[in-house]
Amino acid sequence: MVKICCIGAGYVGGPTMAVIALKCPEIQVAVVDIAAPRINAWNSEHLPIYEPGLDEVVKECRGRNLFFSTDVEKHVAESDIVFVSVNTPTKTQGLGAGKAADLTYWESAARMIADVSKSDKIVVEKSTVPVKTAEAIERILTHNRKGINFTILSNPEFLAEGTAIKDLFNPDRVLIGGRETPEGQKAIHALRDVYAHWVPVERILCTNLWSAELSKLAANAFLAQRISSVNAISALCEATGADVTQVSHAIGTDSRIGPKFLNASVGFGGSCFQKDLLNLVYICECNGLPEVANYWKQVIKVNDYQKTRFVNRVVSSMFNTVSGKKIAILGFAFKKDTGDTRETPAIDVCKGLLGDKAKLSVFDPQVTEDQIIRDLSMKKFDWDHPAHLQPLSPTNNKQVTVVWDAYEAIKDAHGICILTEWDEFKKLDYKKVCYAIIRGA
Ligand SMILES: NC(=O)C1=CN([C@@H]2O[C@H](COP(=O)(O)OP(=O)(O)OC[C@H]3O[C@@H](n4cnc5c(N)ncnc54)[C@H](O)[C@@H]3O)[C@@H](O)[C@H]2O)C=CC1
Ligand SMILES: O=C(O)[C@H]1O[C@H](OP(=O)(O)OP(=O)(O)OC[C@H]2O[C@@H](n3ccc(=O)[nH]c3=O)[C@H](O)[C@@H]2O)[C@H](O)[C@@H](O)[C@@H]1O
Repeated sequence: MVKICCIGAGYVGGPTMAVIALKCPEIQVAVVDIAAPRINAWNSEHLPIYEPGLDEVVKECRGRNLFFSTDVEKHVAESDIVFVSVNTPTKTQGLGAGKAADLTYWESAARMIADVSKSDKIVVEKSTVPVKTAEAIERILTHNRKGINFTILSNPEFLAEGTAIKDLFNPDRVLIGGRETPEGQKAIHALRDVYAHWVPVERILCTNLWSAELSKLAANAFLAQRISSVNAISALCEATGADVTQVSHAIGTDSRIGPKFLNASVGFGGSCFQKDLLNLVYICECNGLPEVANYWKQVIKVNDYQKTRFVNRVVSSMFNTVSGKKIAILGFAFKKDTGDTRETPAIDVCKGLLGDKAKLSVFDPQVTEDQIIRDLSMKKFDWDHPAHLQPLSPTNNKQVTVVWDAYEAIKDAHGICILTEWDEFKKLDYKKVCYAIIRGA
């Protein structure tokens, strides 16, 4: 029986391995993590992440051929294929701070694999990493080897949160990069055989290691660039009387442009777009390509501009001050159908309004009060580390109340900001709400 182990039981490791276990009943899959509360949650009725369809998949396989454990070393030692899906946050200190990827967690995972292994292994980069990371990882693995062969593959993940299970069941493509050597090709085939249980072979793309690593950063950069492009156009629409929804529909019907990812927004959020763009910028700079770096940097600048512009519009439309005014914040997650708040634009918008002394009443159907308060007090990039390394005891903010109902948030508010496109916000009785606001004003 083939044994797979995945280091990192997060948003990627958990759902990805659950789907592999579901589709490959003859493979044993262990998902391991240093964070005991996270593993306990994976083994409980309340999974640590909210993702439509995930509960059903986990319930079907858990205890059969899917296991969640903190016994990292045991499962790594026993496995044939080791996926590494740990955090790769933006560095906050030292060389490349604020841009480069911090590979501390990846490096410690690689050293541990080298230490505990007693048999040959395929080591798979699942985390998003800078191009050429495999070279460094190979050096760590082979330096420690005791006659053991490690073959490294890059298999970046393209799922989006909120649709993770759908994306994993029916991916546009699976990308596998490996060395162009007989061992590299053999490892590619072994991993391709796993995905071929449910993914048509023509959708499994095989490349060299560096192409696979770079394709992941490039794909996220292209997606983020589309959002910044439409958001830049939204500013021009507001200045001219054009309607950005009509403009994006009109341009999206051109089959060369396509309709997806053209929704104007408060800005993109989520754990990866900004991090991966910064990483790409840094790699360009390190390779002596400042013009290319500046091009991609602009995508982040427009995103920051959009968030600031949103706050400024709210404040200027309320007689240039929101001091002491109650603003309802509907939605805090970075997108609908997830409880994830990493780099959510809601944090910047709330901080901007709080800076102008607004009183905020926040409601999100999937985000807890504790998470919202933590997010509003956390420093940039602190969130992207294992839970036990994040700052504790957030200071409570008297200007912020978190409520469990949209109407409660809106009650007596001077204004409403819808920051996440949850379907339930479309069904609110806005006539009733606006009437109450006008009467209260
Ligand atoms: N969140 C997403 O939608 C996507 C994320 N990615 C990439 O996948 C990687 C993981 O992302 P997420 O799953 O969102 O992160 P996450 O923070 O949800 O999960 C990472 C897990 O790794 C664990 N961990 C860290 N170091 C460890 C070690 N040495 N041994 C055992 N466990 C360790 C942490 O405790 C944490 O539970 C990142 O590189 C990210 O860029 C790629 C595609 C999609
Ligand atoms: O590497 C990653 O982490 C993942 O990043 C994104 O997935 P995700 O961040 O989960 O969600 P998206 O649907 O891409 O949305 C990202 C942000 O862009 C915003 N967005 C998206 C689409 C759009 O038209 N407009 C827009 O503002 C969303 O509201 C959200 O804040 C990519 O879509 C995935 O392919 C990738 O695997």
